Amino acid sequence: MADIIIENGTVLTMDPANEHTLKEGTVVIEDGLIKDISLSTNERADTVIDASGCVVMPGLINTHTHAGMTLLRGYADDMALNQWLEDNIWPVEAQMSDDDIYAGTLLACVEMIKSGTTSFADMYIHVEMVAKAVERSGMRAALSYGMIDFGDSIRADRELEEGKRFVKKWNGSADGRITTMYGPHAPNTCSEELLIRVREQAEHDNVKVHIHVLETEDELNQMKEQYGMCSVNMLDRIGFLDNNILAAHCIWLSGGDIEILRERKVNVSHNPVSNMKLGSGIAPVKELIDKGINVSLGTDGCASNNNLDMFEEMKTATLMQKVSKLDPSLVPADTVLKMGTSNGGRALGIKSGILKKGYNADVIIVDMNKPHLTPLYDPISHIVYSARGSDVRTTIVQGQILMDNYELKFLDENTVMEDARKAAADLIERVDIKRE
Ligand SMILES: CSC[C@H]1O[C@@H](n2cnc3c(O)ncnc32)[C@H](O)[C@@H]1O
Ligand SMILES: [Zn+2]
Repeated sequence: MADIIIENGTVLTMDPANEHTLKEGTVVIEDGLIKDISLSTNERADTVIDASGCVVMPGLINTHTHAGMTLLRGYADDMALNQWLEDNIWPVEAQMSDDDIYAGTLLACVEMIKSGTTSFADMYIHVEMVAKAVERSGMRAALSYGMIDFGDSIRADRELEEGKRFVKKWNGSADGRITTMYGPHAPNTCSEELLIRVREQAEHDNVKVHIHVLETEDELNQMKEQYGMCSVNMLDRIGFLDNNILAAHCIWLSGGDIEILRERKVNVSHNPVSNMKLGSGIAPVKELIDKGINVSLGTDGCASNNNLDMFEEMKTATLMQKVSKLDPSLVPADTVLKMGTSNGGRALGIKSGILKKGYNADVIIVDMNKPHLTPLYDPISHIVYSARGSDVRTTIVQGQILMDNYELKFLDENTVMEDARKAAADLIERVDIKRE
């Protein structure tokens, strides 16, 4: 007896080895995994979901965010990264408590489950509370403690210790839903020494590394001044780059940098909405993809986006490339859908993002019976260009139904929102008192 059968839906497998689109397909789920994908099944299951008029597809994978930043949604807008971080975000983060991070992360999980994201890669502070919130939510996540030393060796020791402690305690926890990474913030906020130690430690612990790379022209200039070379060259010189690196942003790349990322098989997380909002620039996504580099998608935090809707991210990713080169053929819908699903699974080293036998049962059902999704010629076109997160009807992670017919099963949405509102109000009051 299987656990769940989803039948009568249009199944987008995202499996390169299997047909991408199955009309009226059946997905069989057992023990948290996909047991079978076919046109029909003789199996019986405890739960049978009729997905008529819906698209059944892998859950979306957000490969770069800072979930706890939901508490700072709309707190500081319309400025560039440095001013935004240094004058606004970091002073508030310095006042954040464990409870704030828990409330903010739980709110992020609610938002993600409701908009069809089943896995995310996070880098943040008070990371133990991030893990506790993820554990409770039922989501899958690759979590890292965000380390910054600004060249201070005592701070570097402390940061690395915290990162190590977290990896040791949480890697593989929550029935394998939580994996961990090391999270050195960026090449211009972490010393070369810390980066070298992080790389060694990550290899020792067999975990991946999540880092911001060349997000702004300021970073490029700062690195050239400090090291006489850009971030990618510096990271390559210290032997930092390989297939276990998840590099967020990668906007200010030269042709030579792209070649290095290709050679080292680095994974790039593209964050188009945040990049546009902070006015950081346009990543050379078409060039990266043409070189065969694995490019996935992230929202970044809620203070630079200002939501966690991966449908919006997919649409923006393709539109941004088209307009930047005045070429509507660039990064077509099926490419961007891979970026939001299978490429994300590859970047995080998890068997998610593809509906295939033996893969994690991380599945979403998108309701196509909506005016803005009518008529329906091509489901992939609609998922990328017309659908929104709010069209997701059902979200399943590791074979567990987290949202059924638009209703959350394990979290009370109103309580989570109320707790987040209270936490945000108290936080900003503390920040204001400190500033006076
Ligand atoms: C030390 S934990 C992570 C750290 O990153 C900050 N952050 C959020 N968004 C961005 C971004 O786009 N570029 C660089 N840093 C960012 C976040 O506020 C935390 O302090
Ligand atoms: Zn970020």
